[in-house]
Amino acid sequence: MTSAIQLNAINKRFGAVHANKDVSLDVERGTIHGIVGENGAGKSTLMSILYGFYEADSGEIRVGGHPVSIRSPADAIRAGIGMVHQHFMLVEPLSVVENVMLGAEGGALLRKGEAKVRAELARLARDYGLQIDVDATVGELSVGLQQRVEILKALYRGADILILDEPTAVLTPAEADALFELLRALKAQGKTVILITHKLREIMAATDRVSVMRRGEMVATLETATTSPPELAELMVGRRVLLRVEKEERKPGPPLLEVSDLSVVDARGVLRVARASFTIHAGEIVGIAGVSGNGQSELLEALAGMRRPVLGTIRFEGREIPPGEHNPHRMRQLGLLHVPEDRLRMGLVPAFPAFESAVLGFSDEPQLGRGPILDHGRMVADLARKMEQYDVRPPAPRLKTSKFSGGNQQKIVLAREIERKPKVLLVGQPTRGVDIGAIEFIHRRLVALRDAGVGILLVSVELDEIMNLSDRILTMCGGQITGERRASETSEQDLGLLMAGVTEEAA
Ligand SMILES: Nc1ncnc2c1ncn2[C@@H]1O[C@H](COP(=O)(O)OP(=O)(O)OP(=O)(O)O)[C@@H](O)[C@H]1O
Repeated sequence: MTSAIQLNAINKRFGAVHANKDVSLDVERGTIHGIVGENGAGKSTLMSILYGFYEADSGEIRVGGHPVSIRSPADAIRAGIGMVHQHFMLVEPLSVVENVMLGAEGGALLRKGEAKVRAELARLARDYGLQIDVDATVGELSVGLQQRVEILKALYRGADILILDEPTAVLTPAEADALFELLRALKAQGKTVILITHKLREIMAATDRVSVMRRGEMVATLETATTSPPELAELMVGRRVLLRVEKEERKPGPPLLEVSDLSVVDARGVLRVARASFTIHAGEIVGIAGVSGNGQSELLEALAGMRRPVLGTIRFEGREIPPGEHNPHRMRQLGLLHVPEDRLRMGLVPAFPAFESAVLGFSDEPQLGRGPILDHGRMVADLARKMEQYDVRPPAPRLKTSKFSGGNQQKIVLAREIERKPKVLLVGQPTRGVDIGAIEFIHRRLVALRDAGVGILLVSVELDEIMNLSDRILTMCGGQITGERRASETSEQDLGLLMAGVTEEAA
């Protein structure tokens, strides 16, 4: 086999954390190579070393068989390595062609090469079947197309090896399908792709080989065709993992949250939720299935008191919430807690130490100290307990929030909301970016809350998750609730039709 990339005995430490321990990896040219591992296993660190964001403490990188020194992304690009980031590095007001040129040519030469750049982009777009308007303004493109621009940018700079770190976390299922089609086209042209993902079905569907990391070490590299999701899960976590949630049928209790005719508009005045009516009872999980962007986020935010509805009523434990009480603080006091979908924008403050992020919204609670002075010792001890329970790594309450890996940040937000003993819990995308062992834990925790009588509203773009966890499922399309099903009596196809807006009458 011809190697595109060889990493030999890479080591990297961050203080006490040994993020990469003697890691070796061999990626064959012209293949799609998956990397999986628990949150904090060291995947992003390894890729950051390969792309020159971090320098390894020791170890060797070979590209095409030759040792190279990669000290910056510029070195990586020169060596033919491109990276597609989870948070895109594009300049939104500029066009596609301007974004591609930016940084690729010297400032003053920017205009000079435009015709050449256009011709080259047209060729790349043709070769890989990339349909993209090079004059479009990047900020106006969908997330899926912006990701395409990132890929185009890397190819334009001569990338033979593309690194994608959780590329589908931000995509709709249709956009994800289109991405995998593109990756296959790249492979057919001899490009090499390194794909980090937590979704084992993507590994099974798209990769040739898969490497597993656990606690900073590389524990296995397997041919995808000869492995299976349970085997990968066990290698990642070091024990068997239940890929399905076990839960018993339960009879729901009295209604807790009754929503009628709720309509919500966004900041631009566009109607995002149109006359939604439903009830959540004690001891049941109600899932909302829908392609993202169909009003689910706005619905959650309105119920959490973060958006004022323009129409409709919300009753909590039989009492109508008057407009004056419709705010996040009051809703939390009543026992309605919320795990927001976008943890970095709404759930945490990256620059705060974790123990401060872990009390956001609850800092007036008496156990955290008296009066305006918060008791740091108690906050730290409280978070240390939760970190142990939720297996947050590293279990360091004083570490800055931004220094935790994505999945571990998610666990901190979940622990904060779930452990406050809610009556009703609103959860958006609870397992986005979270590894398989943590998904099992979070699902069990949600089912345990249900069994203890909590009413749960679950919004997720993962249909498996909705079908696995929910007792009842509502579908949303274009801001409307288009159907309701018992989870035991529906299928993906059935839900797919309702999610696409095919209503009962039409079906
Ligand atoms: N800049 C940093 N400073 C301190 N610690 C860091 C830094 N970057 C990463 N770490 C630590 O290194 C370890 C590996 O993190 P890394 O982001 O590589 O994990 P990952 O496998 O990509 O996880 P996830 O799947 O959650 O994204 C973690 O314990 C993390 O907290």
